[in-house]
Amino acid sequence: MNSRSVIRGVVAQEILDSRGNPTVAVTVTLVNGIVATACVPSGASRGIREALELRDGDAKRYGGKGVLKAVANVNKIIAPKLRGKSPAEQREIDTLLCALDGTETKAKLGANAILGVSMAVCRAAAQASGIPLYAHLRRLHGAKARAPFVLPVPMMNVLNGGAHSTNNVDFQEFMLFPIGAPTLSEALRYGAETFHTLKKLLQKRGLVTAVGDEGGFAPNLKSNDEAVAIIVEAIRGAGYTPGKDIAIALDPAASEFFDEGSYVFKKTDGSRKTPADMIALYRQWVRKYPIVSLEDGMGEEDRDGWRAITKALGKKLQLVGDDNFVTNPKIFAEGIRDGIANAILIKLNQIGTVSETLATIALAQKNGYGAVISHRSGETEDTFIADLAVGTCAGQIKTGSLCRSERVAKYNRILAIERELGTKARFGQPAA
Ligand SMILES: O=C(O)[C@@H](CO)OP(=O)(O)O
Ligand SMILES: [Mg+2]
Repeated sequence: MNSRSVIRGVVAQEILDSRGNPTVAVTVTLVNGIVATACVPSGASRGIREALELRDGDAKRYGGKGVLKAVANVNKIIAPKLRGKSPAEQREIDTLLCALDGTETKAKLGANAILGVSMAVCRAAAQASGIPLYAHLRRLHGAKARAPFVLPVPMMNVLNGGAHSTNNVDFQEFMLFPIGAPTLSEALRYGAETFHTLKKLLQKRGLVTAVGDEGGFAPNLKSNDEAVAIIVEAIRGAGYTPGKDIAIALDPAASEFFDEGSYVFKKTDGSRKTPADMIALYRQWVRKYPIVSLEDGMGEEDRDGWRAITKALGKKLQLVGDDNFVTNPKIFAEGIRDGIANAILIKLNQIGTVSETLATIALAQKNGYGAVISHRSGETEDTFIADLAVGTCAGQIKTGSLCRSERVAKYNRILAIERELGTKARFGQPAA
């Protein structure tokens, strides 16, 4: 990279996310004319220890204009400090961003301000090097240049509940996980066909086929159990074998219904369950249904519950920690020491920089934990996570359903990478 590849300008602006809420987009311009933009997503079922984004709900602090504050922080505080720096120095830039903020949680400048800059810098560096973003991310991740890239197995969220919809289902995400598909494009075809079959099944039963935040159907059902049963039926109806071609991955997002030591099914029947009841329920479901991956089966504050579920089901199931690990290398390291879960969900905006995200993925890979690269429920057209999944060889990605463009954009990006890499990539398989 030469001196003409240094940063000339950094500009943020407010844009809309897929829920129609304001969010941050950042554009980095290099002296050589390269322009790179990144958009920041936002979650609804957030972990309490996530890095703090400045949102418009922060009425007290910013008169309800948190995103504009984040935008101003980029334009006035961050931009002058980055001028003249090489975007290739991702770690140095991310360290500077954290230092400029100065808080543990990125609360001062806002994790959304910082992440937008970090991602746009990364994209500009890839362009300046003349290589695809996934290849640049692989370099940053320190992976061997000659090892094949891994295209991730998609987790496709076809039925939404919890905080992502107004239906009566407590569990947040019911996902198709096509573990038997031979290629990425076939995996997406398996998912799309099952998604359409599911729609017909719901219609036949007189159930609503409107969708939730991540594009999965959001019907009112009799129980959480019924959601899994109908998906299994759809898999069969589409001509696939449940468990062999397509398995099921769940994200109950249990922190959302954890209340003073119990799990309360507020949306279905109001019943209260102890942590032991929850584990018994999952055990029963695993016997009955082809479930192979369970994310946030226990609440983030239920440390004992997490220990117990890992002991009870950790050998049979991929247990993914999301709210409890919040993509934070320090917090995750404690979890590893504690023997909690066997996989981690990776969300860039939970931690707020590309470098820290890569460090967390490296930690997972070093310790034999699975890593699932993930979208947020409030998304944009940005496809950074597709390249992140391929560049780090994470092997798994969850990015919603198949009928909302902000989700499909990520799948389409991986399809483009699949075509581009040909035999230089293999199709991943989950660790569990
Ligand atoms: O819980 C999750 O895993 C995510 C993404 O599916 O939801 P949110 O972005 O609302 O936290
Ligand atoms: Mg989750």
